[in-house]
Order: sequence, then C-alpha cells, then structure tokens
Amino acid sequence: MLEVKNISVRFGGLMALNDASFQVGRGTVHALIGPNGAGKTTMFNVISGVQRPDAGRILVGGADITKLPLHRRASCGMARTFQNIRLFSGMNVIENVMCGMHPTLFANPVLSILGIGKGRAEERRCHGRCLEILALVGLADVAYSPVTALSYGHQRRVEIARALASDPALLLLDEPAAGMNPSETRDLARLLVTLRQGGLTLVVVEHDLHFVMKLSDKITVLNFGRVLADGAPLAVRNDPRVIDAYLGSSAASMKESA
Ligand SMILES: Nc1ncnc2c1ncn2[C@@H]1O[C@H](COP(=O)(O)OP(=O)(O)OP(=O)(O)O)[C@@H](O)[C@H]1O
Repeated sequence: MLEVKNISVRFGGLMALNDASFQVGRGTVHALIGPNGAGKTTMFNVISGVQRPDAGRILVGGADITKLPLHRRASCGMARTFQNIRLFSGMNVIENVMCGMHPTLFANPVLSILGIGKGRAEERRCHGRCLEILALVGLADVAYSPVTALSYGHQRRVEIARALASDPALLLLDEPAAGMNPSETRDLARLLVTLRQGGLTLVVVEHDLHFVMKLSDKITVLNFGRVLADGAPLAVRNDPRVIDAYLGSSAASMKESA
C-alpha cells in the first residue's frame, strides 16, 4: 500500500531523516515509534506532503507521489490527523466532518450557497454519508452538538471522522491516543480495529507502547532519523538494539501487555 524508499530530510546541519525505508501492507495497522526527536512527525509530513524530502521516494499503491502537492494527496486515497487537535471551534460536529468531504465534492460555491440543483443534492448526500461515519466512530448522538462541548477523547474521534470523510484507503494518525484516559484509549483501539476490518490501512505514530503492541501488525522503530528495526511487534520488542536505544526498562512492562 505504502512504500517509503530511502527518505532523507535535512534541517540545516541536522538529518531529521536519514535514508529511511519501510513498507506498509494493505489493510494492516503499522506503527511508527521511537524516542523524542527520532523523526516520526517529519516522516508523517513527508508521506502526507507537508514536507518535501531531500532524497528518496514515496509510493502509494505503486504510484510515485513524491512530487504530488499536499492538496492533491487526498485524491490518491490518503488522509491524516495531526498531533494537536485542529477542529473548527465555531462549527458543530457534523459540520466539521462535512469539511473533510471537500476533496470529493463537485458543486460550485454558488450552487451550494443557493441550495439548488446539484448543490442541494450533493449537500444531502454529503450530510447522509457524514452521519454514517459519525455512527461508525460512535458519535451519531452528538452530531449536532458544538464540537467544543465534546470531551477530548471525542474531539479526537471527530478528527478521525473528518479524515474518513474523504474516503481514504490509507489513514495516517499522529499520536491518536495522546491525552486520552485509559478508557478512551481502549475505545480508540476498538475503533481502529473496526476500521482495519473495513479494509483501511492505518499508519500510527504513537508513544503509548501498550496501545501500539496490542494494535499493530508491524512496527517500524526510528532512531536519529534512521530505521533501527522493522517487523512484527514481538520481534521488535525483543530486538536488543531497540531495547538499548528506546525501550529500556519499559520493555518489561511491554512484555506483560503482549
Ligand atoms: N521545521 C524544522 N526545523 C528544524 N528542525 C526540525 C524541524 N522539524 C523537526 N525538526 C527536528 O528534526 C528532528 C526530528 O523531529 P520530529 O518532530 O520529526 O521527531 P519526532 O520523532 O516526531 O519527535 P516527538 O516524538 O518529540 O514528536 C528533531 O531533532 C527536531 O528538532
């Protein structure tokens, strides 16, 4: 589904990514982990088109998208969420989700504002689809609530719903469990499993190692911009290089969670 080939990104004298490569299988959950500053967010930015790499290539479904501008990445079936919640605070929940459908809409602004013809039909279709997505993420009952009235965990779900609205095949989630309590994290894990069962491919940057170990089919570990290890959760957890560089004492607690 996704091939990251020999990606390098330099910020002045710092190599944020250094010849990093990995592959993500279709319909899998793939986690990207590593210490602070390892290059995880930079890698997400390269994949999603926010950051142009100095070297290397990104392929989605075999197509080279390295030079595809940010605003055209949705058209190749990719969506992402960000580390910090970025919702429109003046809108309700469903309006936020409907914004995510923008790349798939055709009616022009005049038809949409007047609410006639194609504009009206499209708005109805968009509204119906977003209600389905809200039901999928467990937020149908708050569809018309102001988004600011929702708990932190639910706001994160709205972000995921908005990303799903563009009907992606590949979803990039940057620290989706950050700031969540244990019960919200468990609910999130269940949601991600449901999405994978629906055929979606998920790439997740996450610091919560218990969450990552339970959820992922494969894990790539970054360290100083390089791929330190890449493989099944068990193999990665037991890799001495990963334990030395990153897991340290948390390896023991991860064993319990596996
Ligand atoms: N725009 C930038 N300009 C200069 N340096 C940057 C920039 N963005 C990231 N860096 C540096 O690149 C390195 C990788 O940063 P990045 O945010 O990708 O790491 P990370 O693994 O996501 O870290 P964290 O887990 O703390 O979010 C860090 O040393 C960071 O300070």
